[in-house]
Amino acid sequence: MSTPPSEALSWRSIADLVGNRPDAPVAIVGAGVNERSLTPGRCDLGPKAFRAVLPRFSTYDVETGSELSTLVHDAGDVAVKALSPAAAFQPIRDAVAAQAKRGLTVLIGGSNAITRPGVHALGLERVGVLTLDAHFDLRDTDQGLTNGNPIQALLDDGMDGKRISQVGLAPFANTKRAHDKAKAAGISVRTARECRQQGLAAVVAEELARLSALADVIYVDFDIDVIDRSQWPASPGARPGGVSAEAFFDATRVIGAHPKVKAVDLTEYDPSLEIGDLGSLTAGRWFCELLAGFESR
Ligand SMILES: N=CN[C@@H](CCC(=O)O)C(=O)O
Repeated sequence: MSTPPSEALSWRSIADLVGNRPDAPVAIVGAGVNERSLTPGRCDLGPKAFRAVLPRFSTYDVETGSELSTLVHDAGDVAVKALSPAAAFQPIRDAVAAQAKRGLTVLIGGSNAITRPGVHALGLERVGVLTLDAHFDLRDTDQGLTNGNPIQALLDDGMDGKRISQVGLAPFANTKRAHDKAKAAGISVRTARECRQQGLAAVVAEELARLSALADVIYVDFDIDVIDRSQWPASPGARPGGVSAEAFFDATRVIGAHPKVKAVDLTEYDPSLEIGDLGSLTAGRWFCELLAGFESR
């Protein structure tokens, strides 16, 4: 019987699951779109910071007694440096579509502008979209694509608003015009207060059930500025009064477990706003929760 390796100075980490693994059921794709963000920043650094933190997570969940073993193919980064959201659309859509055989594709941004191409990769006619986001992202598109209008752009593309659920919307961080647009389009709107009172995981489960009845597959946009700014300083749009990191992790596990969730993204992570590794450790834990949910399918 072979002796297991010593854990004195290292451990089996989430990074050990990730690599060039063509047959893995899960893939990650980096897409550091950064141009034309309403608040200029460095979301382009997100994919690199995300990968760098993975060795700090063991594969063991002490709360459930489960050991993660799902292998993850790292498909690398899409070359979007200095590209506008409009120019980055096709390469990102194609990179996500190229992973169609996987059970789950994880797009690591990058600004929220990556959500539109990610959704298109699953097929606009058959997809449902769930956003965890403090913002509607329904800003007008007359000045071109930005990180503030991917949902408006999807409506412009012809997506049926009834197949969109938006969870975690923050007061005084959106306009009446955007709210009216959401209502007119038939989008299901759930505020941050509802999420705190009912539990984010419960709200997300309700919305997944709703979308599931309307769509063949589901795309989830984790705009991480939905988390309260005291726990998540690493997005320009994060505000006090958001959801807790703990609730975000619980909801992520529910999403990872849903059989119709085929692709997700992590957006608005700007490592240049990092305080004490809080951002990278939150993003890394998010990925652990996603894998834990996926393994329970
Ligand atoms: N997805 C983010 N939307 C925010 C913009 C955040 C920023 O760059 O300041 C919004 O529309 O307000």
